[in-house]
Amino acid sequence: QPRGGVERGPDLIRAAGLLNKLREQGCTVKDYGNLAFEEVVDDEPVGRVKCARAVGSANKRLSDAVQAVKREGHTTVMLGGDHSLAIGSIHGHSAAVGELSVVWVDAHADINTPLTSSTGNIHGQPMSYLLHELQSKIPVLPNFSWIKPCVSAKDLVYIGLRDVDPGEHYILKLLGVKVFSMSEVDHLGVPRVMEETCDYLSAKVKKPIHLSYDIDAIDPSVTPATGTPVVGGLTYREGVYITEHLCQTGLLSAVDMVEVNPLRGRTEDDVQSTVSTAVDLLLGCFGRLREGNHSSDYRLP
Ligand SMILES: N/C(=N\O)NCCC[NH3+]
Ligand SMILES: [Mn+2]
Ligand SMILES: [Mn+2]
Repeated sequence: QPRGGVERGPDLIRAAGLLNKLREQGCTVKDYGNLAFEEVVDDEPVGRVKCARAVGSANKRLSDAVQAVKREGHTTVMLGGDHSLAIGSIHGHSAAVGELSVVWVDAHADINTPLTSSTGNIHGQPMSYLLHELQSKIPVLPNFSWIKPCVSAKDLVYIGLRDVDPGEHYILKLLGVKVFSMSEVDHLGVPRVMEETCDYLSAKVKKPIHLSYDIDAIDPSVTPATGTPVVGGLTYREGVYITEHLCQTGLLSAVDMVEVNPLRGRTEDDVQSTVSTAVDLLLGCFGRLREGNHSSDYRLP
């Protein structure tokens, strides 16, 4: 996406103490470090698609890295960076585990094809490259030939949508993708949304779940430091409830946390609120309970 600053997300989330907080709640944590992406010069738009060569190359490296970490038996956490990185994260996850379910928590659907996108920014398109059902709508792009579609529309659920382009809405209806927009969140409440999400995804075969969390799913009053904020988002509590519910399924196999951008915060408090919320969402994915936690070897003094 075009706004600088999102590349600082991983180090800000680390600096907020993610690793130690995960360890304190009993997780075994290995930090694989930041991926070094190759500089691409003259990355001219291909049609309307911007930065195709850089994004394609970066996601290939990310896909290989996620696949390797999954093969070591971990649940992967990918810190963005913008949501175009879900291409590599989901692709690498699927290369390691085969068929998977995707829970996409976001204000946006990020399912524009290169031909429906009005901006050409790939962070609004990642799902289109991954869905089997859309492959006839994807043109050839430099450094994208390695991508094999790996998600079926029936295995994808959206939560939090409130800013969907016409082309995306057409695709979602055409493919019958399960969507819990903010209207359904308001109508049903998040507990019922999560029950229906999990029942829907495990109706046939229980598959590993890939949670792709765009921080802008949360209301901008809580997480303002992001590139495309949209009013009317999830509360902090709703956002955390989603992660707690997915954690207790035991099926959570990979998590993305993307679009944290410190340069989009007007104040330091804006940035800290955004970053600490991202940390708390991730802690919820890995067993943090608001009732409290204690380690299995805890003994009263
Ligand atoms: N945050 C964004 N996607 O989740 N930005 C791109 C949206 C374009 N419709
Ligand atoms: Mn997104
Ligand atoms: Mn978004």
